[in-house]
Amino acid sequence: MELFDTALRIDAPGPSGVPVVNNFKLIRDSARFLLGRVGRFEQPVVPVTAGNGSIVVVRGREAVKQVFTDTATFQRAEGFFDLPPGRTWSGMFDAVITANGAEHTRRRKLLMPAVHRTAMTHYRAVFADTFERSRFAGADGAPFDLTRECLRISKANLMRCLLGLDDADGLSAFADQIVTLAAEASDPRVLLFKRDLRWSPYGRWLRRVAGAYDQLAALIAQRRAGEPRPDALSILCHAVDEDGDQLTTEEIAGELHGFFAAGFETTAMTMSLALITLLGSPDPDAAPVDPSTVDVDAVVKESQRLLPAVPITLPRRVTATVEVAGSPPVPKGALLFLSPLLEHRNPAVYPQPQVFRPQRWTAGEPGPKQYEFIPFGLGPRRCLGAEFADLQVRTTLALLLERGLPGLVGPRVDYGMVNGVTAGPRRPVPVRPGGPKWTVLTGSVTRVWIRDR
Ligand code: HEM
Repeated sequence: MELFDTALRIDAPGPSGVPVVNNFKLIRDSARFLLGRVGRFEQPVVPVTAGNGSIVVVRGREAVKQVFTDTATFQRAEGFFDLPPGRTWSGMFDAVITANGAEHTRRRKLLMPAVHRTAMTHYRAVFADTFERSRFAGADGAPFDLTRECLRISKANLMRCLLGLDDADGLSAFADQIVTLAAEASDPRVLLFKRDLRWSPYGRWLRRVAGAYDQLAALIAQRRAGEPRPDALSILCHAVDEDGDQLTTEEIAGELHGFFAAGFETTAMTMSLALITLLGSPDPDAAPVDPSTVDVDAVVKESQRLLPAVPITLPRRVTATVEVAGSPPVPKGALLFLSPLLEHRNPAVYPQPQVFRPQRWTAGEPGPKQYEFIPFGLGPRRCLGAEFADLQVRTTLALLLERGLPGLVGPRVDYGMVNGVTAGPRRPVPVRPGGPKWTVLTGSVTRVWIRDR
């Protein structure tokens, strides 16, 4: 199945250019393309190239609501990560995140216990302990990269909460292997010559997929044989729904792989961007944040609004020609995206949208309506790890405020895509415990963010 079909038409204005070139620009550098090219068009459906129906971006509350709720017409796009059939590891890319229809509903139901409120008590204790082991808690005074530390924290929390393995066990390489499989799949050397040979990049990638599966399958066997434990893996191994349905070993391995791919960098970047918004501002006249008055929830929401870690959701395939919130017909087969980045900058919902103002989220302000704040998507496909990520970011930030915030050493912050779907700082952001309390930032972040004066 081809990714997009440039023969499709839609009678709607959009950016000028060659469809295939614009499409690749959107996929490779979504944040920049959305803000620079798509953002000026305000109708409900904006083709990525005027008149061309191969890729469209949906805008505005009504359109966003229609797409998020009508999962029959707007389905998760298929065919990105096809593995050869008939192997134990063939389902490593099959998960709730890629499934549609009844299979999607079934998987969500069986996965729910792993992210249920009752599981969060254990996760919260792990998040606090991981913070204690981080460089944010140990004050040796040496500078370190804020984003890299957030990545380490997020990885350790996934290993500990999802797999029940301790980062200190030296299993970090295993986590790296799991999280890089999806990124490697879109490497042109892997994509363009799909022959399973001993020396080919595709063949080598398949062996890494198989190796990761074998390790996960061994862990699953251990958890099935053991007493129930509080980690997500154990919860899934012992979960049975009211009809006696259970996830198989192959399915659990695919889901865990999906959780790592969906939850690792997204959470780390959200944490990192929330911290950066506390520590500095591109606006030299802004007032520094007073740590004693910080409302963690409001700061996290405001940084997710302004600098979302997922600027564009995963693509949907349009399964029948359809009008979206009164748009001209969107052709069957189109690839469709929603954009938290653009929705979060709608001036009718967020006055002065470029201004970082946590007070928007506190009592007395009207705030957004449903479908106007969508960092995790909404509806039947809302992020399954949203509560896990929210709790992790808030626990870590609250502890950091208690201990004392570090200071930014280098002022440059570039917000942009760090992989196919996640945005964050694109270069190291050095910080130091007890460093400067306030920094005026430079870099591309100055184009997307102003602090309230
Ligand atoms: C702050 C961190 C995170 C952000 C910003 C985020 C954002 C998102 C977004 C935008 C979607 C797509 C919604 C759509 O296309 O309709 C999504 C889906 C998903 N996320 Fe997250 N996510 C985060 C963390 C996590 C974590 C920690 C996990 C797992 C432990 C996770 C698991 C998933 C899954 C399984 C889906 C697919 C849900 C479905 O299709 O039914 N995410 N996430």
